Amino acid sequence: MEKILITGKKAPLKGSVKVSGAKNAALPILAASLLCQGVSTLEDVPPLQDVKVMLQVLEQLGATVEKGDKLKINSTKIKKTEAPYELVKKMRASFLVAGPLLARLGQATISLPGGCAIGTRPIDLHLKGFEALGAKTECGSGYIKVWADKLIGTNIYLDFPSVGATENIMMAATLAEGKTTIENAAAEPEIVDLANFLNSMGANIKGAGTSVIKIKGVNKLSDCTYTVIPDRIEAGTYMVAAAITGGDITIENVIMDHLKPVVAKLQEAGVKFVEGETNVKVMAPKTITAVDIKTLPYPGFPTDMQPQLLTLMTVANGSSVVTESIFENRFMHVHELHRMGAKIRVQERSALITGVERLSATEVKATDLRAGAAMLLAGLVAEGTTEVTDIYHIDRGYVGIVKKLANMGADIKRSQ
Ligand SMILES: CC(=O)N[C@H]1[C@@H](OP(=O)(O)OP(=O)(O)OC[C@H]2O[C@@H](n3ccc(=O)[nH]c3=O)[C@H](O)[C@@H]2O)O[C@H](CO)[C@@H](O)[C@@H]1O
Ligand SMILES: C=C(OP(=O)(O)O)C(=O)O
Repeated sequence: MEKILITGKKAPLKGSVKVSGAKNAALPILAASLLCQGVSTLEDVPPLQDVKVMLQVLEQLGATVEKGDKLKINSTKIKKTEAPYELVKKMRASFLVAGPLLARLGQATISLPGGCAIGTRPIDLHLKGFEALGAKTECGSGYIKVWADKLIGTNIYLDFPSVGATENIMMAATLAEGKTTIENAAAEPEIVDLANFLNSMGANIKGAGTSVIKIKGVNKLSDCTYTVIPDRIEAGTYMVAAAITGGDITIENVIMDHLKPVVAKLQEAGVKFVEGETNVKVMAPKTITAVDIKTLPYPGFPTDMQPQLLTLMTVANGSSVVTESIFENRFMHVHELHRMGAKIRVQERSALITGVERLSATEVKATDLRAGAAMLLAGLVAEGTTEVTDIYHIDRGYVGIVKKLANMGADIKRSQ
């Protein structure tokens, strides 16, 4: 099994790194391309394992995919409505094809995604939304079936601003009859990117990025060209890499507006930023100051940056409390960090961290995607060589992370 080896404490990171297109924007956009009676031409789709799986799902449903500098997806002739377990189990985001299939073909049969390391992650809010639009739903033998003769616009209030439910309902409503309003909608930048993509195909969506999204149904969506936004979580991860190594780096291809909660916390910890138009210079202080963090829906602090910031706090000056309020089990990285000498106590949804002077290298596991990124960050400052296993999790979400860190001076490599 492939692993990543990092020898820490070598030198502060220097130089620059370019952020790729956002995984969490690209995946719903790829699912939404099923709504297009024509060709969706996409730029900056990151070449990630998750994207590969989503493209397999689209092809399995009858879309044709042309890879190249730009990705072209032709969904004109899609006919199949079933997404099987072999693909859905590899990536929960494949459930996002449910809304587009329901709108386009009147039904979808999708394998239940199942739980994952960070939590049970139910899909009840997606289904409630489909039902409010007039669909019927049925669950059995590990599959969810949704179907409707016709979708009719309505008001939907989400009990929680779920990113996936907002996306699935928004996509289904684009072709519904009349007007749909989603209240308490998620406001993440990836929701805005999806709405912009849908509008570029001819949809009529207003309010994305706020808690109230209004969608006027249209008859048909057709050809478009669209560029995916840069990955804010990838950018945030490199900010922490600079901070934890005492580095000074420039991050290219960032939208700083999307990173406000992350930048605010890093500034509180002593990190300095100089913003350019599409880049940012990140300068670490001599000592990181401990700060408290609580994850929340956007514009709150993103849960996908929690493992990375928590890792930074393990070597900060002082004590901090990191509270995870989005996922019930997103502290798997804590067990691995313990093995590297971090002082962390988990109490229910909070981790109480006492900063230590040094971490020590050992073999650790990437228990999920961001936990894997956290292991690389810890490895950058641990004494000795850290071996990170189960790195397929990291490959789900970071394009060329080993090469990108090595280019900035990290002693890091992949090994069999
Ligand atoms: C592919 C993608 O974009 N993934 C992101 C998306 O995941 P995802 O869309 O799965 O996250 P949600 O916002 O839906 O989930 C947030 C919380 O709501 C709960 N919930 C969600 C749906 C539902 O029907 N019922 C329910 O109870 C979940 O269990 C979780 O506790 O947003 C998360 C929160 O920002 C990020 O961590 C993920 O990286
Ligand atoms: C949790 C994440 O992704 P997913 O929803 O695809 O599991 C993530 O990107 O950190």
